[in-house]
Amino acid sequence: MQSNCNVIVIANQKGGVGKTTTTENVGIGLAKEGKKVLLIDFDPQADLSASLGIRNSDNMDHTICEALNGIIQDIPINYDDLIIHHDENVDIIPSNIELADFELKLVSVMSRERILDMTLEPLRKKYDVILIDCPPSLGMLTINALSSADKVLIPVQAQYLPAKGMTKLLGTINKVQHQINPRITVLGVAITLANMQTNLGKSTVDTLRENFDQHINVFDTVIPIGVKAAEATVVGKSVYEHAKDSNVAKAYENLTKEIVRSQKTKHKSSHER
Ligand SMILES: Nc1ncnc2c1ncn2[C@@H]1O[C@H](COP(=O)(O)OP(=O)(O)OP(=O)(O)O)[C@@H](O)[C@H]1O
Repeated sequence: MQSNCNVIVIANQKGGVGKTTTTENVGIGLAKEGKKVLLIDFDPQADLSASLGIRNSDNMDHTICEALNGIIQDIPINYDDLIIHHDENVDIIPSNIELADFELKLVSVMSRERILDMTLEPLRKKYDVILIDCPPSLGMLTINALSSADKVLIPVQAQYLPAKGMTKLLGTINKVQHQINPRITVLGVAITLANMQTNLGKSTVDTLRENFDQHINVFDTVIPIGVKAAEATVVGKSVYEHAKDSNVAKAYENLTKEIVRSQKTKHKSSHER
């Protein structure tokens, strides 16, 4: 049976561009919009888990690794053990450092690109949206995430010269689409960590937009650089809970609304066809 769940993967092989912050705040933003949301930490650094207050994940047995192992060894998975409910109305499956070994292990596994997709199958029926935070690489973990995705959200830091990295990422997404997962499409680029107080910051955002716009959707909302975003990570809360009147909180709220609108428009136009 076809589910209505949207699996959105947050990917960019460049480090520190706001993937985790975007996963958390768009995820909690979507929950505020009434969606049932599951967040998956798919990075061995486990920053998403820590950002949501789960600091001890390296000592935890029930992480995404347990589920992946279940698929590989063909043993039943108890999803209730894995899912942790966060106060801000989202569920999360944490990760830990074991996931790094897992990437090596996958090399010799049957259907190795589709292990995460198979893991998510029963969860698609339970959630409206599943957001997956990827590691900063285009290795087997990111390929697994892309193979399970309906959409890819690409955070790009407001800096000159991200073009080379983007070409490689878009090339990988194309390959995954042709060879493994025909469903996948790019939801859009979210410009992050922008310094809109300076002329240089503003012109960088304009240049990025001009460079991307012909090929790819770039969201109107720009996520500004702001200390409240970094502080929220430290206290294990979203920016909405930590500093609801901050520019970063308003920007993530707007980005979430844009994402919801773009989904509604797509849905409508596919019904009108
Ligand atoms: N808008 C923002 N303003 C200020 N700091 C931010 C903002 N967004 C993220 N940060 C901080 O920048 C750092 C990197 O952000 P984040 O972890 O979200 O990036 P990432 O792309 O997931 O990193 P990695 O590639 O290492 O997984 C973190 O310390 C985070 O708190």
